[in-house]
Amino acid sequence: MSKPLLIARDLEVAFGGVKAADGVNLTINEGEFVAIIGPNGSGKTTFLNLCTGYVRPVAGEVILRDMPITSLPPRRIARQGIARAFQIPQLFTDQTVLENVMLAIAAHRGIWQALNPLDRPDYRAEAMELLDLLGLAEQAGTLAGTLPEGLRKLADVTVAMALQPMLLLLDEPTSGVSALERFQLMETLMTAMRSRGMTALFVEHDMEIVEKYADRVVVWDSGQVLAEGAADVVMKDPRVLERVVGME
Ligand SMILES: Nc1ncnc2c1ncn2[C@@H]1O[C@H](COP(=O)(O)OP(=O)(O)OP(=O)(O)O)[C@@H](O)[C@H]1O
Repeated sequence: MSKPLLIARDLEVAFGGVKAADGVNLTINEGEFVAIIGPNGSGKTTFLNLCTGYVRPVAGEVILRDMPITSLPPRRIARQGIARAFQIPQLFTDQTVLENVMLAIAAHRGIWQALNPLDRPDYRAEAMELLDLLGLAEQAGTLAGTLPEGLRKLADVTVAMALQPMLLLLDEPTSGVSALERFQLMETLMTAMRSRGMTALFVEHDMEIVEKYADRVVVWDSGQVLAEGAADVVMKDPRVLERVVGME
């Protein structure tokens, strides 16, 4: 059995009278691809925000590989090994895809050398290797702002992967992408993440995608984990069927 990578314990947070996390307990194991599903407003994004330091819980804790990260600022949490794509636009739209990845590599290294990071052949080689992995080598010279949605998402993931995270959080990886491209996008993402030994947690509304790609599904409802387990088991749970009706 693989080791726990992220442990959330008894997390609580409220906005006004709404409990967006109401005693959340969840463990993500190393190497897992875990999907979070649930109705709109059930607290899925809040959980990602709690894991990345953008929201502070009033109770409970988040532990990343034995290290409590609950009170750390987002930047420190990112350095500890959690990266996130999509919810927060990460791409500099007026720079090329390659430049975006090279800048992420430089940011991760945290050392501002005399040489401009965009002139560094080692960063360039590392960035091109990642772009190759995500099938974006041909777009290396394209301005990030001009990419179509599916490729923009892949570029966003490439930037997140340049930070060499242990855990990658993806907020609706296939939203805004055509039905035809969704599976292709997921195949590319999964292959790339696996080859780098990453663990991933993704919020997703498309149940076909969830069933095909998630090792485990966690169902959120009213700020709580309603059910978790293998997709085919969870999707037969009457409470889940009731709550999932009406989801996209
Ligand atoms: N920063 C905030 N300020 C006020 N209320 C918030 C804030 N963030 C979330 N909420 C509220 O907390 C609840 C949970 O929101 P959250 O965005 O986490 O749900 P979600 O499951 O991600 O929804 P969706 O599927 O629509 O993205 C909602 O009632 C939302 O309005």
